[in-house]
Amino acid sequence: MWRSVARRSSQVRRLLSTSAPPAGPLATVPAPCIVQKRGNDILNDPWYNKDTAFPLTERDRLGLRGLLPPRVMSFEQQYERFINSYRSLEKNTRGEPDSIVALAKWRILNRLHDRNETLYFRVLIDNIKDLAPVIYTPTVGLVCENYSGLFRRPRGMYFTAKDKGEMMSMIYNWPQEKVDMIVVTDGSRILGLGDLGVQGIGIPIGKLDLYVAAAGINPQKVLPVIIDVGTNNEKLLEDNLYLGLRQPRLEGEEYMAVVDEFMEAVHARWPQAVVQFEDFQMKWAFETLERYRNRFCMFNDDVQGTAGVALAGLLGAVRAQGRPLHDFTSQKIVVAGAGSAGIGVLSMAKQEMSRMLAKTGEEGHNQFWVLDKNGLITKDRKDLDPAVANFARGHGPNEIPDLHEGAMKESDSPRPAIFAMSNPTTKAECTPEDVFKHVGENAIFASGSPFSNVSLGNGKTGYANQANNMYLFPGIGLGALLSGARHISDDMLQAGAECLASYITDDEIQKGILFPEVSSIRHITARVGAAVVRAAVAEDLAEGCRTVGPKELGSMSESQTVEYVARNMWYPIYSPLVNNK
Ligand SMILES: NC(=O)C1=CN([C@@H]2O[C@H](COP(=O)(O)OP(=O)(O)OC[C@H]3O[C@@H](n4cnc5c(N)ncnc54)[C@H](O)[C@@H]3O)[C@@H](O)[C@H]2O)C=CC1
Ligand SMILES: CC(=O)C(=O)O
Ligand SMILES: [Mg+2]
Repeated sequence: MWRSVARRSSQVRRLLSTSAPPAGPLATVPAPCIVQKRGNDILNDPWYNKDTAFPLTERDRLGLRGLLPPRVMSFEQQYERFINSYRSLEKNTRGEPDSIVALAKWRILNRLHDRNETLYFRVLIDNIKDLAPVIYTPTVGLVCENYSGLFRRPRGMYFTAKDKGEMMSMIYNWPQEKVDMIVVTDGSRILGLGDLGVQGIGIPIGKLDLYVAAAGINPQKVLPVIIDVGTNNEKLLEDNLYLGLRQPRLEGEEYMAVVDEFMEAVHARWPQAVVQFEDFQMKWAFETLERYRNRFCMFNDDVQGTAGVALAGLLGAVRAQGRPLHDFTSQKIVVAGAGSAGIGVLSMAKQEMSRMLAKTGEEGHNQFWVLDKNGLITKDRKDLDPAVANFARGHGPNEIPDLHEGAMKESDSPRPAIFAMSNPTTKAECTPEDVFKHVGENAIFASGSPFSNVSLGNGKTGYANQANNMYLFPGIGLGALLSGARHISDDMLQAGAECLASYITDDEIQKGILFPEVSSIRHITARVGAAVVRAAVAEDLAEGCRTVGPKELGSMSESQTVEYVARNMWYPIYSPLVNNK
């Protein structure tokens, strides 16, 4: 591909860098790109457009002469110009309500995304810590809530209940020949905001922006998808501006038939693509995962990505307590929320405990208490979802069906960990201030959306970690893609989570830091991706990717696998355009 980066190990470090200026011969002399378009068609294509940075020779070659102002700017000048306008916007909106500021920032970024993808993704990669909250949680929640009003131009694909029987041909309407990564939602549980119908497409768009920024997936090869089967959100159904199907959600077999058809259409056109299910309400999250996970290369981010991040955080909390990792098997875990995320976390924690206990031959106890909106889940409850029933408390030995007597009484944890993982910020269970005040300075805190650290006085800091599946899903998807895995196994997910857990040093852990800085997300993703590739190879699931076969993958050392993953990450640079029309 024209902007793909060549295979030189000296480049790898730079490719993972989030802030270094362009360097090295391959960055300055990129391979030319053959373009089938001319003139305005090029300026209107965000993939090829360089705005004022088209050199004069290219303007001649591509029929652009006279279509742009005469001054030729460098990429660096364009970059600086954009950053300056972004900073001015921040200055000019100071004091305005948070939602106004957040949407203004999202708009300016979205306009750049629509116009010039190279500049957009470079800005995003270099400033990921500042900009992730704008393109992802919390602002993406606000964008989804207001999507119909904010809509200016489509992005991604919209499959609906009315498209039954048509999807196999519709899929060919997507203009790109190759798609590597698809994020799909049915809009039924968008963050903690509930059913937002078609407006949920903002989530796949935000997740795929992170795939490009963190995993270096080529933006031409990503596809955000909404499957619109209606909505049960009365407010949206009554809203004249609402852009989705104005009908109640399909249920049962009718629903499943639509999703089946979509999956088959995707598989027919792009059999190697990885499909990430995102923000499906719980019943469909689990059902689709079970239905598709051995047939397609897919995973559910809310169930599996979230679980891996939470597990990495929980293992970090054990280290912070100064205990050996094996002590995880005796930790008590209380989960508030018996949904796809909460049950996903518990399932993975249980699996990890079983692995640890199997090594020593010890017997495990039920260490889990789970609550939903009606209180503690016990075996006395009627109509429990089977996934939840696995964690219901009974009356047998070690089964204390009481939260305070069982989980909380005489807790002697030197460092209790509180993870307020709900999104967006407005839905967080508590703030870091609450935790350090009420639980104590030794508490360990993590949240789904970003919070600022808390000053505890005496120069001490209470760390507000971000426990978000963004630390894992890009590496899971990238690792699955580059291994050519037939499907995504528990071992591949486990490997990704363990890799994330091992990223933090003992010094950081002691301070209460559980996750690396968001600014190092490309580094993290390369390593997580490599761990996932190696796990796929170990399980004999890897069929190889492009010219790299399973044998070659199997012969790579750990560091060679990281290098392999890193050099396959796309990095935004302008390439010379050569016309072929
Ligand atoms: N930090 C992260 O990476 C992730 C965060 N999340 C967030 O987690 C939250 C839950 O997601 P899902 O489990 O997929 O949702 P879900 O809709 O499947 O489940 C929500 C659960 O919370 C329970 N609940 C509601 N109010 C409650 C209350 N006051 N006390 C106790 N339980 C209560 C409900 O009964 C239900 O069991 C959402 O806000 C979502 O944005 C989800 C995935 C990843
Ligand atoms: C982070 C995420 O996936 C969620 O809140 O649903
Ligand atoms: Mg989600």
